[in-house]
Amino acid sequence: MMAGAIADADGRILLTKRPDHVHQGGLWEFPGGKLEPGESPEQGLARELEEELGIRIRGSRPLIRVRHDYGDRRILLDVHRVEDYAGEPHGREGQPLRWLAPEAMDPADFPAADRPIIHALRLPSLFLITGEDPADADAFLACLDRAVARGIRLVQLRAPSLDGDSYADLVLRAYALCESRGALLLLNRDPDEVEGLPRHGLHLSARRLMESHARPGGPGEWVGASCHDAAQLARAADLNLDYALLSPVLPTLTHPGAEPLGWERFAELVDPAPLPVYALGGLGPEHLDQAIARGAQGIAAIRGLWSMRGR
Ligand SMILES: Nc1nc2c([nH]c(=O)n2[C@H]2C[C@H](O)[C@@H](COP(=O)(O)OP(=O)(O)OP(=O)(O)O)O2)c(=O)[nH]1
Repeated sequence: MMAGAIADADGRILLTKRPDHVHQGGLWEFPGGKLEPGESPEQGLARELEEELGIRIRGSRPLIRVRHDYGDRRILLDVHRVEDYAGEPHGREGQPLRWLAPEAMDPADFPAADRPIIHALRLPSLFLITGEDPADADAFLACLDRAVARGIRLVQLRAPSLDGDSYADLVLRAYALCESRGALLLLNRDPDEVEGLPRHGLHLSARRLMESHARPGGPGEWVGASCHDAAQLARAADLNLDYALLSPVLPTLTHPGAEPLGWERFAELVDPAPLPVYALGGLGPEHLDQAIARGAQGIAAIRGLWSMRGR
């Protein structure tokens, strides 16, 4: 089943309403339909969007593939993001349309399978994990400021050597910086260690993930986890986390002993995972297209995004 997340220039996404009498009827959805025999995903999506909305798409890129079991039927939705198309979308089958920013989407208005799609739309494609230990907080924050000014919107604060007040001070300053620039700051420590500290969410280590039996964090917080294999990805999905990192894809300097997954294995592991997955390990922005083609939400990096100098 193909579906299109059709975006306008402001990043709002086109939604259509399912008729009341069909499966998941009365809910909003991402328009699309079934592939016909012999069609490529791109061809099938183009045909469906022409038939349903009267638009001709000129390009699309994979966003996320979601498998879902409704009990009475199982579906596989292959969702592509569409930004380049000709024509003004209109409901050729009489279906109501609306444009909505991903942040304004309420998952309760959509079929249950769509929850990870909404997360994939809200999350950016680049995920910065901060580098260099922040002993020199000013230099560290200047580097973070440059990254956010370059357009980074998702940041995991890594500061293993700090504790007590120096960690809390760094969090306060990094949060104020991210907040002022519209970026999300995630803290990668145990929830009880960061109680009371400002943040947009939590990032769990693989160990903490496997020890958790419920999703940590408060309402409205982003929660993701580091994963290295299928069991950890499955746990991240069971806990209803918002995203996962999967690593190491390529050899890395930070984990020289770890056996890299390679892109083929990465794609195999991501395929059944019902949540957005970032590729991590030896990657930089130059790997973004390759990661997306292998089913990733995008790439996460320390070195590849932190130490970029200039501008
Ligand atoms: N197009 C689309 N389908 C979705 C979304 N979320 C979701 O669960 N679905 C499910 C609902 C349906 O079971 C299936 C798509 O159904 P469809 O309308 O294209 O096909 P259909 O129900 O007419 O299928 P059928 O009666 O011909 O068997 O995928 C979504 O966001 N977009």
